[in-house]
Amino acid sequence: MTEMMLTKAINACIGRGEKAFIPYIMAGDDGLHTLKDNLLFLQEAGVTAIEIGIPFSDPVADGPVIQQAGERALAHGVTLRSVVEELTAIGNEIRIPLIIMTYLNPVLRYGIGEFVEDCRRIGLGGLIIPDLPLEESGLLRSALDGSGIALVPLVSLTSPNERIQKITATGEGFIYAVTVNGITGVRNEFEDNLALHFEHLKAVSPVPVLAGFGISTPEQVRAIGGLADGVIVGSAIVDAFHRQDLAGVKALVNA
Ligand SMILES: O=P(O)(O)OC[C@@H](O)[C@@H](O)c1c[nH]c2ccccc12
Repeated sequence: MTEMMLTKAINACIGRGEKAFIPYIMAGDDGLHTLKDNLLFLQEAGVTAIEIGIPFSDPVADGPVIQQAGERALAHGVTLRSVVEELTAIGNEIRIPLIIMTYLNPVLRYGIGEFVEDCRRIGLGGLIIPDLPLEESGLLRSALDGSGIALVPLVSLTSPNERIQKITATGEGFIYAVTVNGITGVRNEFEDNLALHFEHLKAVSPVPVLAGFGISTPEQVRAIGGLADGVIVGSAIVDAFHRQDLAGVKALVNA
């Protein structure tokens, strides 16, 4: 299989001896017109790729910061379709891979075929759909086949070995290793067995392994990033953008 754009970008980073950094932003927090500026700012800051969250009414995995950002975006009328339209309009000014993170329901409402076609037109790098289990992913997987769009799987701390094998075997783009049990958001402490967990994941995964959930300070970016091939930071980035603390965003990216 040829290496997908998303994997390539992460591996290029690792090849330079750096860790990948993927910020998560909520699309249309403070209005959809801010999306382009935020993407350009993050690209300029040097991130590896960007995860764009789609607001949803029942965000089961989201902690309070992301939930509130989602509510603001919904109040601005932001939908999966309006985000895809905005990304189409932004066009090739963004040269790093973009990942759409959405729950399954908006994709089904959009229509899988039409959604994948529109994502292909944007040149999307990947998709994260947290409520789509491996066993149910066949339909979407066949629609994505040959598109170059990675379906990024989540692995939890409690996934048994056998399941880790299965998930990593079909993993595309990178493996999203969730570093805490529970929802997204700030944490003060992590499990002590994280190092072993990541060693195991990296040994079995054909694609890079990135850590996400609960990473909210530059120190945590360095510490957890040191165990994995890179990190994903959501709540802390969403919060900093919302407070217009651009220096805070940069401090996380350049940790
Ligand atoms: O906010 P945190 O704890 O930094 O975690 C990343 C996360 O926000 C982002 O990747 C994300 C937001 N919502 C999700 C739902 C499921 C999986 C991942 C996500």
